[in-house]
Amino acid sequence: MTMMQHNTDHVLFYGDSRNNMIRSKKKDGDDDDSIMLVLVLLNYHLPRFTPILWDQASLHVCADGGANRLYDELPLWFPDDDPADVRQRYKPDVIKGDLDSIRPEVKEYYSEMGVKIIDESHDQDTTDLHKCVIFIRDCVPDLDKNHIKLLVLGGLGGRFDHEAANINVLYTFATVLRIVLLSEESSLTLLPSGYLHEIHVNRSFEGPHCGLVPLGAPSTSTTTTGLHWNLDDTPMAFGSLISTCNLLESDIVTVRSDAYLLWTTEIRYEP
Ligand SMILES: Nc1ncnc2c1ncn2[C@@H]1O[C@H](COP(=O)(O)OP(=O)(O)OP(=O)(O)O)[C@@H](O)[C@H]1O
Ligand SMILES: Cc1ncc(C[n+]2csc(CCO)c2C)c(N)n1
Repeated sequence: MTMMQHNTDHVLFYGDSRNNMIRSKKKDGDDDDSIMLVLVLLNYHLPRFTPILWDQASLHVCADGGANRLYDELPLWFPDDDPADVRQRYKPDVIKGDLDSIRPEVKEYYSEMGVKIIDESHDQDTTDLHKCVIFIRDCVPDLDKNHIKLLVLGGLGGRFDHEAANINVLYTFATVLRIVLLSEESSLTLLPSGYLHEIHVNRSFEGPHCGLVPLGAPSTSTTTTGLHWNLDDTPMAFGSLISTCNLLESDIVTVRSDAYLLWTTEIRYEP
């Protein structure tokens, strides 16, 4: 099997000396500006760092009821500002889904602001997140897809069937788009097999805890560097070993496996 270097440098980091902002980490030699962040907001708790990521993202998409979260929660974080001003500052580009959860007044509000609203109520077989990812995939030229990082806010915690569906989206698009599910406590992404993954972490923001969990099938061989408990051609499977409660020991973690692996890091956000 050919081992390719795959861009999994999706991880957030902050504490950048220039601006102390959460930023997306570039790969050495990459042009930082060439990474385009896309945010998808779900209908679950938005992390407190949402406004920071918002300012760095080029495209902001609400999955159906995610628009209610934006409408309701953002003004609460800026109590000195007029809610209308906050909603103008944090105006989504697109709202997409089956639109059974967005409240009528929220839909009307954003519609009057000129937000594109896409009704896919005819499709009851895919989730609102899936619908949003299809929209993003289809509006980005193939050549640019490697430079996109899709951050899903509110993607972890909450109802387990939603979490499972979100992980299924990671799986479905694993080789097409880099997607990271985020909550205030964790990040989660999927590392497809057949690549040497070089993951840049920022330990001022991520860790110390992290984990690697096979998804879809057991791994007969996984090898890592940069962790406290590294794997060395080690099998992993539910029912025997999976790597949870591991610890980051380096700013760069490498992973090579014959199976798809979920990669998760703890997130520590101190406003
Ligand atoms: N309680 C929850 N916990 C975790 N994620 C959620 C929860 N509710 C919604 N989401 C996420 O936000 C997205 C949009 O939410 P929305 O409420 O519009 O979905 P929905 O399809 O109407 O959900 P439901 O299954 O409740 O009818 C969902 O597709 C899911 O990814
Ligand atoms: C086998 C099967 N299980 C569940 C659903 C229901 N479902 C899955 S995604 C979705 C849309 C949610 O916005 C709904 C209703 C289905 N269609 N097929």
